[in-house]
Amino acid sequence: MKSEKFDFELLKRMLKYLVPFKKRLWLIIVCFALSTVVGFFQPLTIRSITDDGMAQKNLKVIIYSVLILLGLVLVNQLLEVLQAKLFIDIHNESEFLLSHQAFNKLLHLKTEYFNDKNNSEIINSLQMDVSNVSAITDRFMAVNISYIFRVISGVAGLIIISWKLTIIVLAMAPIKYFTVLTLSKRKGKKTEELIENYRDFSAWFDDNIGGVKEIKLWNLYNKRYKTFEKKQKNILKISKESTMLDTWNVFYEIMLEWSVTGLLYILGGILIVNGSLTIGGVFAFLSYSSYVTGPISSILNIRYFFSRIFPSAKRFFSFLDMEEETNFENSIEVKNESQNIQFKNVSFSYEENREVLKNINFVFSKGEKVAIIGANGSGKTTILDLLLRFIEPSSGEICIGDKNINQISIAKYRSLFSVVSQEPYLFHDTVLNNINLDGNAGKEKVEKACRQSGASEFINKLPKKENSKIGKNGARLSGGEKQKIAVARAIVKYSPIVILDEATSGYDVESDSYLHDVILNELKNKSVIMITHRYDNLEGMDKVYRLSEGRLVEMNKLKKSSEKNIDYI
Ligand SMILES: Nc1ncnc2c1ncn2[C@@H]1O[C@H](COP(=O)(O)OP(=O)(O)OP(=O)(O)O)[C@@H](O)[C@H]1O
Repeated sequence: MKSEKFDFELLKRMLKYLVPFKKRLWLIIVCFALSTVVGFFQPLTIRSITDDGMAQKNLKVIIYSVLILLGLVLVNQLLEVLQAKLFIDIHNESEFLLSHQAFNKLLHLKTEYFNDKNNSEIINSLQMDVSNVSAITDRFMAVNISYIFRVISGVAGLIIISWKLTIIVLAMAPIKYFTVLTLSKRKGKKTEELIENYRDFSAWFDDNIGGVKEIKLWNLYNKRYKTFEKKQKNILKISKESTMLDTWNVFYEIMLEWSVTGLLYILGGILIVNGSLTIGGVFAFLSYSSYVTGPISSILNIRYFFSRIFPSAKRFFSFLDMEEETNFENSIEVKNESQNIQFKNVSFSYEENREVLKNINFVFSKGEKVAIIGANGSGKTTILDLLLRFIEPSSGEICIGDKNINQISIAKYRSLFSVVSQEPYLFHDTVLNNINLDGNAGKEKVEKACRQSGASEFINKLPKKENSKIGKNGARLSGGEKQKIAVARAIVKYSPIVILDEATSGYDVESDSYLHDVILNELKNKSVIMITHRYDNLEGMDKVYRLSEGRLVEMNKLKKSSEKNIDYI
């Protein structure tokens, strides 16, 4: 948001969220209009009680007018209840709509979005933004809509009684406008600072939870506490400054309203003295003026209100505008028979001037078992991420059959792969639900996958067997056990292409060799790409590629060209 200018584009985009609630909003507006009409008669009834009842000592008029007044108040309050109910529903539904949109977006974003953000940072930012953007449908906005009607009826009432006094009441508007303008600019800046500091704090806090073992082992308590203190104090300082702006806004508002009221008393007194107005007239005027002064302040405060929510709205909408993984429309389905995958002159860099992969050419034929080896950081996982469409080549293309993989529906394309990544994620759920992720596999299939992955042995020793909860990301399991669950999960999916990215690095020697036999014999119809640092795992592979200096070279060819004693891994 440009702090100097009111961002109408942003406002327009926020207002679009009101479209689904059009009918109910009209109903609310009708309620406001009705309650304004009802409210219009209240001061006149009070005038009648004072001038025709009390001044004339006419009890009948007093009782009659009081009953009318109570009737008016009752109708007004019932209208209020109806409006409140409608507004609560609209507010809740719009908040749900925004959260749903945010969650859906999050799942479809490119994976690079998650590279430099941690979970708390994302959750806190989205929660804050959704709550701020949905404030457009909260009561403050409702009340302000009603105030527009009030001001109109109030000004009408004022003019009927005294147009001279009306000018004084209306003169407050420009003064209020300038104070709101000044304070809104400052509020906008403070809010931007605050949400940035909250984001930073959440990210830092999450990092501490993730690294709690390191903090204990390195005795980092004091160091971390000092940073905590610094960050928290900064947030509290900005928060205080921001709240103080609210307080000053109210201060100026009240001072202005009372100055106008004071002036009205003096001028009203003068008008009574020279006989131009009755006492009842002055009180009715004061009632009408409260219909005008307060609401004018509130309407002008809308600008202040938006300065608080615009920074969040801006962040939220730029999140919604982020590029998603793929366009699901106009996608071609992949044919089962054409599963030869070809890398054609594929290069890739994460950062400018640092090419990780250079002009990679390779064909991965259906049913082949291929191993990719190479030093740490040589780009093996990057090749798999390209293959799985988590990232896209900087140049060149990857084809399946004769189609560029980007042309194919991403869901259909990914259904071709069973993947065990280097660091598989396990959900905070039971063993069974982690293996049978989509719940589609039968009991027998799951049991077989557990046997093949080598997971059955430890699962049978768990207190509730496959129904045991495994903790956050499998915290209650050993590294090797986690990997066995991930391998079982991949086998259950039973896709035509199996990808194993250092899938067995935590396996003991016996389990590893058992799984290797399963891969070669039981998965013999499947295509397998294996990334490994273990020499033994290369046995039985149809091809072995080595990745070095960003280039992929087939090892068999190297051997043929009489390069002996190659240090494979
Ligand atoms: N998101 C990223 N942003 C920037 N650089 C990255 C990113 N991910 C990986 N890299 C860099 O790209 C290079 C290749 O990483 P990659 O994970 O593909 O290597 P690898 O061969 O799988 O390594 P390892 O054997 O250690 O698993 C490394 O130098 C790494 O630092």
